[in-house]
Amino acid sequence: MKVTVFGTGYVGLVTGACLAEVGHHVVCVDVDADKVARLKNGQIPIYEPGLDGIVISNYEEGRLEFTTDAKHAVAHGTMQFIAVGTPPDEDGSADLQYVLAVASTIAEYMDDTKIVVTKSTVPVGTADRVRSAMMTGLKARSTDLTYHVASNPEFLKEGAAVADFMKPDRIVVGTDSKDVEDAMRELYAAFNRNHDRMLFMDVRSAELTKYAANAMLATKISFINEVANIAEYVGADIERVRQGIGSDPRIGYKFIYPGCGYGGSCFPKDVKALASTARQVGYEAKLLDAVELVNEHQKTRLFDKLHTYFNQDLAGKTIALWGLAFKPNTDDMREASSRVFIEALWEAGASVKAYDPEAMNETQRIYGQRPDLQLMGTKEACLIDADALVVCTEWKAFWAPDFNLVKESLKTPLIVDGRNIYNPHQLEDLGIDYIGIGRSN
Ligand SMILES: NC(=O)C1=CN([C@@H]2O[C@H](COP(=O)(O)OP(=O)(O)OC[C@H]3O[C@@H](n4cnc5c(N)ncnc54)[C@H](O)[C@@H]3O)[C@@H](O)[C@H]2O)C=CC1
Ligand SMILES: O=C(O)[C@H]1O[C@H](OP(=O)(O)OP(=O)(O)OC[C@H]2O[C@@H](n3ccc(=O)[nH]c3=O)[C@H](O)[C@@H]2O)[C@H](O)[C@@H](O)[C@@H]1O
Repeated sequence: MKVTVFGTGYVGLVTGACLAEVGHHVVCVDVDADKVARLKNGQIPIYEPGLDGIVISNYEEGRLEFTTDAKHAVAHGTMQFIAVGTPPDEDGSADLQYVLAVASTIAEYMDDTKIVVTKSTVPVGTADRVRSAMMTGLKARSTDLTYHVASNPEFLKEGAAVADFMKPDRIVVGTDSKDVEDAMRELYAAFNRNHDRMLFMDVRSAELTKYAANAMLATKISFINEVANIAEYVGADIERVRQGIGSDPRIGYKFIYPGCGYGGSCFPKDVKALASTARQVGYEAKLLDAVELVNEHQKTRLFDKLHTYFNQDLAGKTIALWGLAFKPNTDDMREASSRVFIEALWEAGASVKAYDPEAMNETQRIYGQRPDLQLMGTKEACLIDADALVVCTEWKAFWAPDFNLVKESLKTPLIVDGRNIYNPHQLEDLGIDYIGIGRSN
């Protein structure tokens, strides 16, 4: 099938490459000329396991094209996917300017029937706004071409985006048109082989499903973080509690890992956007507000623990920091807990020596050159002359360090473990002070 994808970010690029990989002909269009030029040169702007291979091979084989030419892109696809950003507005609601701009562009250039599909995460009612933006555009051209607007939210996770897209748990489609349903079945046939993963519903339910999924996952994380904080007061170990509750299949083990808060471009933004949607219709979403509040607080926990350990005085101290990305296997630093931690350290007069397997360039881009931030080539190099080690992201490379080397290198034998990846008793035996999240030691 002929597909156009607007936006070559995490979602657009993965969608385009995966659809091309199963044989569709995809044109990816972006307003960022630099990004498009890099993609044409085989340079993938984001770190995402497995993505470079399928982008390059499908580009070379002619099934995947990159362009800034919107007219050409609109002419290409029967299906027009919108996968542009929906960042938070000042009041937390989703900013739809990019989505609606794409709708107008499609209306400006289309000259046959189009199926317009929103893949971006958009509030309930957005399909109506896309429809009306297109109607306005077509009216201005005095044409009455037909078009459908459907919703097809994306559930991929960064760091596992290609695998998630290739093997989805479900493919949600919001539409009231049988033609669209048939077209979406054909498009996704290769991803829908073993059992039917396609869930068709009305557009509003599909739009809400996306927010409900992210809000539910964020709620699980804030819940376990809240219990972890209680565990610290009552002398329990959250890791035992986590296993104790996860073993109940009604609860399950997934997404109940305590830590230093959830980050990324989606949970923080989507929880706020859903609460904002609720407010707009006169409903106060108390639980969602609390989920966000607990998370904000959780992001300050690492600093508070370190501050307390050093008797409220971190001025002049140097902290070794392992992990900058908001989670492993990505270079994405959006809303990362590491940023809250680093900025609090600077505020307290401390400096940072940091290492991340993929997010060093992104850190440099965000903070530039400054004397209180040293980006080191290895995790070991961060430890030299540092007062303590803090782990913010649980990259596999951090799980089994040489603890004796850690102890010898640090001025104070202290590890603050923001993801509970170490065994407190092992470290205790080695003479290293250990502070985790919700641990009883
Ligand atoms: N990042 C993720 O893991 C996931 C994101 N989503 C949702 O998907 C949407 C996109 O997110 P990301 O891919 O992370 O965004 P992103 O910020 O990485 O990429 C968006 C791209 O759209 C481009 N763009 C903006 N206006 C455009 C226009 N008029 N025409 C063509 N391109 C245009 C930008 O230049 C940028 O390259 C958001 O709504 C997000 O909530 C959904 C599931 C997962
Ligand atoms: O809408 C989106 O963009 C995506 O948002 C999340 O994906 P993502 O943000 O890429 O990453 P997650 O693996 O969900 O992690 C989000 C944050 O939660 C934290 N987390 C996750 C799980 C857990 O048990 N504990 C925990 O603190 C992670 O460290 C990370 O900071 C969802 O998992 C995807 O299904 C969704 O498509």
